[in-house]
Formats: sequence, structure tokens, C-alpha cells
Amino acid sequence: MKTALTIAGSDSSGGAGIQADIKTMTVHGVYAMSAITALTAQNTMGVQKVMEVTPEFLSQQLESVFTDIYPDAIKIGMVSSSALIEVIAEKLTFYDAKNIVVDPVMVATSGSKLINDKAIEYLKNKLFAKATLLTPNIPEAEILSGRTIKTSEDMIAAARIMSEEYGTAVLCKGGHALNEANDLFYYNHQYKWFIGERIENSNTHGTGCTLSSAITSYLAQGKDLENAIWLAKNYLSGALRAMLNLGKGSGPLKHTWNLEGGYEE
Ligand SMILES: Nc1ncnc2c1ncn2[C@@H]1O[C@H](COP(=O)(O)OP(=O)(O)O)[C@@H](O)[C@H]1O
Ligand SMILES: Cc1ncc(COP(=O)(O)O)c(N)n1
Repeated sequence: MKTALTIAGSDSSGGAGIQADIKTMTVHGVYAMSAITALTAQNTMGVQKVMEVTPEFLSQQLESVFTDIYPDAIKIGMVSSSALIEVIAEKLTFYDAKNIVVDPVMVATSGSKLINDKAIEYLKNKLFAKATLLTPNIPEAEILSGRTIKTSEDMIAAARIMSEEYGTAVLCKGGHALNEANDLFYYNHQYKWFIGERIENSNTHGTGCTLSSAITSYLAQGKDLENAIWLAKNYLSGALRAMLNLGKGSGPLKHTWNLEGGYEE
């Protein structure tokens, strides 16, 4: 069985973070493991409280995992402080980790900030160069590239800046662009659009976490990066089309749709 590790925050409402990652990896037939960076008390309406783990405890979780069941691929999500980022960067190097997808989580769909400013600098300087793929959404890509994104051309320019600066592939997700669900892939001075059909569903809590974990699952299974992105986007679209409607705010996706013979139109 292929194995994957998620290094991310826990979402008590189960739709994003570690919980979304484990569900996604599991329905892809990949053995999921976790190293938790923070506990969030969160629901579909917002993040009520965050409790970070200590750097020592994160370090121990990573050591416990890597020295026993080595992950074929790794997803990194919410990491809210510079000390935690330093620990992750050090362990990834020490254990020679491969197939690393970094989702630079900064703000929850509900609008709550999940990272501090110093940590953003550490992400850029210590973690991004180790990534196989970065998956910023538009607001995150604006912060990381220093450019405002209003058009498709802006997305290409921002992705180019990030890819060249960090020497890694970038998938700039277009879910925050009105009427679109097109994601821009940039690598080796070339770009490619991953065109998605926009699904009218306001329950999008955890879309980013789910996409990055699905990509990680496919990388663990040995798919190449572009194939992994196509397959993951297809999985995510199905999870949105299944129209689960839970909670009072922006609700979670139906992660299990692909085990249940699809969805009803
Ligand atoms: N309404 C939608 N219909 C179809 N795909 C969507 C929709 N909203 C987001 N997506 C897709 O979900 C993935 C996550 O994108 P996005 O929501 O922008 O990220 P994040 O959750 O990190 O903010 C992307 O592949 C994006 O194209
Ligand atoms: C613990 C945690 N991690 C990440 C997100 C972002 O979620 P989204 O995928 O909706 O951007 C979140 N809301 N909570």
C-alpha cells in the first residue's frame, strides 16, 4: 500500500485540514498519516480558536512517522509559525523526503487568518525550495508574488514569479475568480491551464486542502505531476457536484462520492 503524510492543522468540523486530508487520501486507497501543527476549534462559519503544538512535539511526530512508515508523498498545509516551519524544513532534509506538495494556507474560506507575517517569510525562505508543487489560491498568490491578480494574464505573471523565485512547480488555483474554476500550472518557464467547470455550490470549505491531498495521493501512487493534478481536479469536482449541505456556513465537500457510484444529477 502506498503511504502519504499530511503535516497540517486539525479542523474540528472535519471539512478542511488534517481531517479533509485523511479522508481524501483514504478514498484514494493511500495509507494516510498525520503530523499535527495546530488544533483549531472551527466550524463552517469560522475559526473560533487555535492552539499550536510546540516545535518539539511537531519534531517528535515527524521523527516517529519517518523512522517507521516512510511516506511516499507529503502534503503540507496550515503551519502558523516560523518555529514550526523550521522544524519541518529540517526534518524533510534529514529524512530526504520526496513528492512534497505545499499548500501555503494563509486564510480560511471563512476569512480567518491562519498564519503570521514572519511565518510567511519562513515559508518562502525555508520551505518552498523543497516543494515539488506549491498550490496557492489567488489571495495567497497575490501575497507571495507581490502582484494584484485580476485577470488570467495576472495569474500567469504571478505564477511565473513564484516558480522562478522558488525553483518549483506552481499551481495557482482559480476558485476565487468569479465564474471560473481554472487553475494555472507553471513550471520550467512554461504554463498550462487546467480548465474546470464552475459548479454552483457555496459549500467550499476545504476545497484547497482536498485538492492538495488528492494530488499528494496520486504522487504517492507514482503518477507524474500533471496527471496527478488532472485526476485530483476531477476528484474535487465530483466532491463539489455531490452537493453535500451541512452546517450553517460554507459547508464541507462529500469526500466519499467516488466510493458511492458517483452522484445523482
Ligand atoms: N465552484 C467551484 N466549482 C468548481 N471548482 C471549484 C469551485 N471553487 C473552487 N474550485 C476548485 O477548487 C480547487 C481549490 O481552489 P480554491 O477554492 O481557489 O482554493 P482554496 O480552498 O485554497 O481557497 C481549485 O481546483 C479550484 O479550481
Ligand atoms: C486547519 C485548517 N487548515 C486549512 C484550512 C483552509 O481550508 P480551505 O481548503 O477551505 O482553504 C482550514 N480552514 N483549516
